[in-house]
This record gives sequence, structure tokens and C-alpha cells, in this order.
Amino acid sequence: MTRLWIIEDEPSLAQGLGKAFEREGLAVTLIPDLAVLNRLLKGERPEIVLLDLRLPDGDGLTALPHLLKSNKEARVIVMTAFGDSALIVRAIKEGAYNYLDKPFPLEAARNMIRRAAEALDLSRRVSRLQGEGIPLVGTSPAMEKVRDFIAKVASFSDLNILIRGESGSGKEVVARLIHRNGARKGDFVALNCAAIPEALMEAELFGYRRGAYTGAAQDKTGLIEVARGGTLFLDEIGDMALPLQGKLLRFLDSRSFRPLGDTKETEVSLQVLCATCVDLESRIAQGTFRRDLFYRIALLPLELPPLRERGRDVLELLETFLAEFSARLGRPPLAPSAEVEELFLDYPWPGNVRELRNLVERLYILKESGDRAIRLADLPEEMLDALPPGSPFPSTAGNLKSRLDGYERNLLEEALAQCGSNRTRAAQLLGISRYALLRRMQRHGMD
Ligand SMILES: Nc1ncnc2c1ncn2[C@@H]1O[C@H](COP(=O)(O)OP(=O)(O)OP(=O)(O)O)[C@@H](O)[C@H]1O
Repeated sequence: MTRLWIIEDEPSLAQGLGKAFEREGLAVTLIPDLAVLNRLLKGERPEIVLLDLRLPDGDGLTALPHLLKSNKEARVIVMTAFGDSALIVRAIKEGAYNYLDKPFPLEAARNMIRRAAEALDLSRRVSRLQGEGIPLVGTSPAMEKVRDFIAKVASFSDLNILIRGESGSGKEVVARLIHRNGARKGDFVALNCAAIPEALMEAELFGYRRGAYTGAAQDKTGLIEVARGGTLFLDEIGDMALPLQGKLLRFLDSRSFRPLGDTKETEVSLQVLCATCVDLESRIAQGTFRRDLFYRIALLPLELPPLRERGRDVLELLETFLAEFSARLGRPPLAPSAEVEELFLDYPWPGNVRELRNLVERLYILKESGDRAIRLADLPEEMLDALPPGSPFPSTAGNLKSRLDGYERNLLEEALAQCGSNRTRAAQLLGISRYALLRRMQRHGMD
């Protein structure tokens, strides 16, 4: 049961919160002042803490380092009088998880505590998973299905599996997990079919013997052979050239192949996993992908859902990446505001998990050290542009942009009218180059 400490001297507020969270299944302890807190800290460790900053026997903020020392994973939510922004910034800098402005509706506290509990649960789970070397984050029903699939296929090591999903959705992560969960002793070997020029692909995959062609000065072992006893992961299989598709099919049928320039067949046992972010059925219809190969590799298809369909996994992944980059860069973890988290739940993530990870890395790089809060203003503008219509976020950039565009057009028209349509003079009046004026006029369809 998750422990919640409520450090608050106002009895009615403390008791109201205490009752509400006991009903939610948390183990609540009410703490009226710093003296009681200090006694408690001698024998117990906090998990989630609601901390009032003005306590009868001193400043609540002084308790923050002691709480975090007792449990560095503790999620401390500070409660402040409205407008105490300097205190909030200090608290977040010193490691507070988030804040609530008093008076706050119970629902706001409930949401925040639920998130804190999820974050705690996640950090416990992630450290366990890291211990096992498994990096798959996400507990949405969609990801649970993926986990089930991985568990089910583990004992069948000769199956060909096709992992389908948008770019950045974690296909390679899943492929590595399938490999790791299986009984195979060999290596995991990945080949991106889109990254290797067609002319080199055959040699890369099947290898060659010395003298097979001019320039082949010595034998080259193909990746199929490198992956012997293990797993060959063919990423972007839809981009494999047609002649090679035929050779791959032959290998999958017979589990043997002949390196270029060799006279005998080599037999290899391995698991072949393929991944694609394109619709292979439409490639078949266009005649650029072999139907027979499709049936062979797609014996067991796994559909990896895009990040936008994984609900609160976004926040779990966010926590994971925040912790990862904080550890890697030796910086205190950044703390997203509640609006940023809500925006992340609304945003469609066209680049999926990779986009989220890159964004977190970028935030760590761009943030001044000392400023730990991630606010809406720290996010790239394109994110706000891409929010679905009706999203509650900043009077959406689309509106602002079209209003600014309209304003700019009016200014151009006025300047041109004043200068009798003389563009050189209108540009001078506006303080821009003639070229810049023409470009803007073209953009507004004014010439
Ligand atoms: N569920 C997950 N948990 C943790 N990290 C993840 C998860 N899914 C993806 N990632 C991370 O996101 C990034 C992109 O994942 P990955 O390369 O597996 O995507 P992909 O679908 O294979 O992309 P592409 O189609 O471009 O090859 C990697 O850094 C990976 O570690």
C-alpha cells in the first residue's frame, strides 16, 4: 500500500484530505508540524508527501532535504498560498515533485497524487526491469498485449515474425526482447534494408568467397551466418529490392543459402524477425513486394500501436527518459508542469517514442542548469501547431498565426497604398529589403 504523509497544520484541511485518500486506498499519516515530522523520519520512510510550506514551528521547505534523504524516490508535493511563485521555484529546484496552489479542488490533488503514485510504481518497476535488462516501458492495455505476445512466442524459436508499426514506435526494442526471451544462444544481428545500397545488400546478407568478383580479395561472412543460432532482424523489409526478396524467400524456405562464389550450400538455423513501417499489402498491389515472401515472413504479425494510442504510457516513458538523461548527464531531474503533462497526453506524437526521447534530451541540453521546471514555453512551437483542434492548449498556434498573417497583410497593403504601389519605397517605409517585401507579398498572394 502506498504511504501518503500529509504535513499540514490546518486540521480541517488535513483531515479532509486524509479521509479522501484513505478511501482511495493509501496509507495516510497526518503530521501537524516539523517536530512530529522529525520524530517520524527517525523510523519511517516517506513515499508521497503533501507538504505545507508554512508550518507553526518553521518553514516547511527546510524539511524537503530530510524527506528526500530518507527516500530519494519520495514524491513531495508542496502546498503554497496562491502566487508564491518564488517559493515554488525554490521547492522544485530543491527536488520537490510538483506543487498545488491553495486553495485547490480535491480533484487536482487526487490527479497529482495518482501521477505521483504511478511515477513511484514506475521507478520501482523500471529499476527491476533494468536489472533484468528489459527496457520496454508502458503498461497500457495495448502494451500488455505486446508483452503477452512476446511471452507466447518465446518458446518457438524458428518462427518468422513481422513487427509492424510506425517509425519510432519501438519495433527494434520489441525484436530485441523477443530475442532475449527466447532460448537461442547466438547473437542478435540487425540489418536496416533501407540503409544499405541495393548493390551491396546481397553480399551483406549472404557473404561471398574470395575471388567471387573483382575486388573480393578475401571471404566475407554474411550476416545470416553471423546470426547463426541467434536472431536476424531485418528492419524496413519493405525497402528490400525485388531480386533479393527472391533470395531471402529461398533461404527462409530451405534454411540454407549459397554465398556468392561458393559451390556448396550452407545450412543455418536462426530466427528471422522483420519490421516495417509501410503498408506491405499496398507494396504487393504496386508490384514492389513479393506476395509469397509476405506470407512467409508474416506468419505471425505483431501490430505495435503508435504512441498516441497508448494513453498514459506517454507519462511513464517521459519519467523514464527524464531519469535516464538526468543520470547520464549528471543533472538533477527536470520536472514537467501539469500543463506539459496534459499536453503530452493530447499531442499526436508523429515520431512516436523516438520523438519523445529526443525531446527530453533536447530539453536537458537547452535548459539552464538550476531551472528544473519544464513549462509549455520550453516546448517546440511545432508541438503546439500539431495539437488536434479543440485541444485546450494555448489559444492554438493556428489561430495566432492566421491573425498575425492578417495583420501583416494589412500593413503591407497600407504601405503600398501610401507609396502609390511603389515597392521600393514601400519596403523602405516598412524597414525591410525590397526582396523581403516581395517575398511577403507572394506569400499573401498579393502580386
Ligand atoms: N516501450 C519502450 N520503452 C522504452 N524505450 C522505448 C520503447 N519504445 C521505443 N523506445 C525507444 O525509442 C527509440 C526508438 O525505438 P526503435 O528504434 O525500437 O523504434 P522503431 O520502431 O524500430 O523505429 P524505426 O521504424 O525508425 O526503425 C529507441 O531509443 C528506443 O530505445
